[in-house]
Amino acid sequence: MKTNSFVLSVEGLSKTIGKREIVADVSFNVGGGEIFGFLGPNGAGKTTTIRMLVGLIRPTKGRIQIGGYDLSRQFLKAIRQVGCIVENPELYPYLTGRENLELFARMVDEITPERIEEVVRLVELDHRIDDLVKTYSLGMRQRLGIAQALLGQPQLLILDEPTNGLDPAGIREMRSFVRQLAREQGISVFISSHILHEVQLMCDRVAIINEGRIVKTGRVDQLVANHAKVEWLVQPQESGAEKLRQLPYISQVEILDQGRVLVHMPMDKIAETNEALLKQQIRVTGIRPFKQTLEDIFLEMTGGNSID
Ligand SMILES: Nc1ncnc2c1ncn2[C@@H]1O[C@H](COP(=O)(O)OP(=O)(O)OP(=O)(O)O)[C@@H](O)[C@H]1O
Repeated sequence: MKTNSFVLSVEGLSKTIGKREIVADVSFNVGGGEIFGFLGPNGAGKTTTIRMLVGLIRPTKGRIQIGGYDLSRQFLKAIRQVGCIVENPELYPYLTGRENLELFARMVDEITPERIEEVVRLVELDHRIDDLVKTYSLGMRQRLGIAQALLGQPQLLILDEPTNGLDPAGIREMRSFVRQLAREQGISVFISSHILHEVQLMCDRVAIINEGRIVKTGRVDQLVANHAKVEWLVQPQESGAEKLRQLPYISQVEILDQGRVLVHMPMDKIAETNEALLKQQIRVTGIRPFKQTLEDIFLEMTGGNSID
């Protein structure tokens, strides 16, 4: 029986190996047609989570639902909703793109020749599909891998580091292709990546995982708007900084030279903050907001843990 409307729903997911909790109480939902980024530094638990999502390893605790089916109780129904590429796609270089797809289609039920044609068009490989895969660029191989993953008409596509090894043009191409899949086909995409600039451009929402735990989930645009840096020019500086420190939505107050105080705050609280300072007879002579990138926010959330 289907129980919820999210394409992917993860609740309290944990994995303990030996004595170590590698993934701890991870929860998030992915809606229809949504591109969801899963970000974390090295060793944060991304691959372990993805391996649980595709049924390669069993969770110690928690629940995974795909297309409304419980992965542990209705495994086949749930897993049929997923197409995935973990690491690099498995392809035969001495066969053509079409032969690779035909071979794979034989292993999956109910794949018609028309469906093969359809996915080839979707990944825009029509003109090269009868060439040997060994002559393909890495980007084309990735797209053929995605075509393979799409054969069974999944609702959810899971891509582990899909831009790994691609050059900047290949990365851009992959981004627009993934967006098109989500927009035109309504497919949900769960994507792990360490190229934060790309994730910021590609994903609707992200979860940031650090040391096995989710430290932040949210819409990319809101995360960026909520984590701005704003420089306030205030007089007197000390009492201005003190008042700023008291405001509940402000974090990391840093006193700079010449009356400048740098704080982390949501962009839409600037007017409210200004009023609060004026009420305390603190003169505000300048406000300079700086937008942070997803990468800045990521580094803040993960304590500067490296992502490469
Ligand atoms: N089978 C295992 N036995 C013991 N430790 C493991 C096992 N699998 C993973 N780990 C450890 O769990 C942690 C998380 O690993 P995981 O591969 O999920 O991280 P990741 O976020 O995918 O990192 P990366 O980006 O480097 O691939 C790492 O410290 C890893 O060494």
